[in-house]
Amino acid sequence: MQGKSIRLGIVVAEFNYDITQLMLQKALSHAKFLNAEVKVVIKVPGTFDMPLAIKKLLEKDFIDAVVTLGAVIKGETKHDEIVASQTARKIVDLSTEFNKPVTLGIIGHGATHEQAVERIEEYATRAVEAAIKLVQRTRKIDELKEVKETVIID
Ligand SMILES: Nc1c(NC[C@H](O)[C@H](O)[C@H](O)CO)[nH]c(=O)[nH]c1=O
Ligand SMILES: CC(=O)[C@@H](O)COP(=O)(O)O
Repeated sequence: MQGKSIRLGIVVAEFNYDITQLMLQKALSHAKFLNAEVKVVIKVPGTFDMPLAIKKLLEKDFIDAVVTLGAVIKGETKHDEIVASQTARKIVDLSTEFNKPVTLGIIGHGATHEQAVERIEEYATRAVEAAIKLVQRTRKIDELKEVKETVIID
């Protein structure tokens, strides 16, 4: 799978930056491996602060998809649930509002620091790969004309 001519934006949380900076490195290298272009990387204070940055990127014609990277780690209260669940909900809403993929590279909620560290590469590369696949496949939907036989898009 190649991400030729696919232009990505990345929104990365600074919160738990010991983890998210490594996620960013993995995401950038995976995007390069898949021949996708990362046009913009914007750092936001935390995961909860992502939606506005995501929306601003989606408004750009030169962005085909947005990748989010964050780590929501369990504290003493259920605040992590609010941060993660509300952001995830908004990510879905923005993706469908702008007809562009916004993929979820956010670890948690309820994760321990150790669990988050174990998931750095998996979540970062998965979010990049999903963004590229979705751009490629939704483009094929856009190109569809009259369908006489079942079309498999993969
Ligand atoms: N606890 C975590 C946060 N909390 C901060 C919020 O995301 C946000 O920056 C703040 O509420 C100001 O709006 N963020 C994470 O990314 N990860 C956490 O574990
Ligand atoms: C997920 C967070 O924002 C975290 O820092 C909250 O910690 P706490 O639940 O102890 O307030």
